[in-house]
Amino acid sequence: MAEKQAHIQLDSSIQVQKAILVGDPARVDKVGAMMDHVQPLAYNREFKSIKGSYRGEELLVISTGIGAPSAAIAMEELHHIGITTVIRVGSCGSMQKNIPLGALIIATGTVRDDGLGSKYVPSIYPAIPDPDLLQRAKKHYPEGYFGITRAHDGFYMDNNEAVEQEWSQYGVLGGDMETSIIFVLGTLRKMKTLSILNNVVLYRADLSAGVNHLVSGENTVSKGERASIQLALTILSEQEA
Ligand SMILES: O=P(O)(O)O[C@H]1O[C@H](CO)[C@@H](O)[C@H]1O
Ligand SMILES: O=c1cc[nH]c(=O)[nH]1
Repeated sequence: MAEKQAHIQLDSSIQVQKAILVGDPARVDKVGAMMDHVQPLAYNREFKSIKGSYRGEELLVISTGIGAPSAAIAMEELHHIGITTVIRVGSCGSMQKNIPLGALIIATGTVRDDGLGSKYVPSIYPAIPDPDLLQRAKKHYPEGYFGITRAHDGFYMDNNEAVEQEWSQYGVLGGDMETSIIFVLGTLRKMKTLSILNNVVLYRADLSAGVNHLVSGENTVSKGERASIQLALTILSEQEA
């Protein structure tokens, strides 16, 4: 029998090629609640996983925890066990005034403001999703906000407001902490990737309050979370995705 991967504690016997990646382990069960035939697989450190089906398609759902280092561990170990397509279903803070709470921001490319990615490839290497998955997202969710996002490492940095203001001026739509490394590793490891982000913080509003709304299941952001999960399930269960 194949050896289990050290962190995710899964091996290739799961026989699944497509995965939904979430940051928060609690979101794994929210995805599971929208699937059929759900089986728990593993829960080691921040990596909680289940397997289930959606419209007949077998899918893995796994949490990555917060930030690029743990998301990279998940990506590398998923690559080792044969995962070829990954959609991140995450939360983010908006960096444009017109984007409401619960809106979905879908990254067409990401500013690589994480530290780890530059240890893999030069910082001028692009972080981009798979064009086919992106096109499918546009087809199924035309009301989404499609554009550049920014991934960062420091949730509580003293200069966050100034830094976000600068990137906002350049047209960046929103920020999270994992999309850049997922895109870069997707390209390096030949995995298809997409990132769908539910907006939990209005631009220039209190960051912690926004994330607390998501944790407490407050209405608008919870609806956005469900919409993000639904979109990922729809794309992954389509033929050829
Ligand atoms: O809700 P998730 O998917 O964890 O995403 C966002 O939320 C966390 C910060 O609160 C970071 O992981 C960020 O990327
Ligand atoms: O503003 C935000 C909200 C959630 N996650 C982030 O990384 N930033």
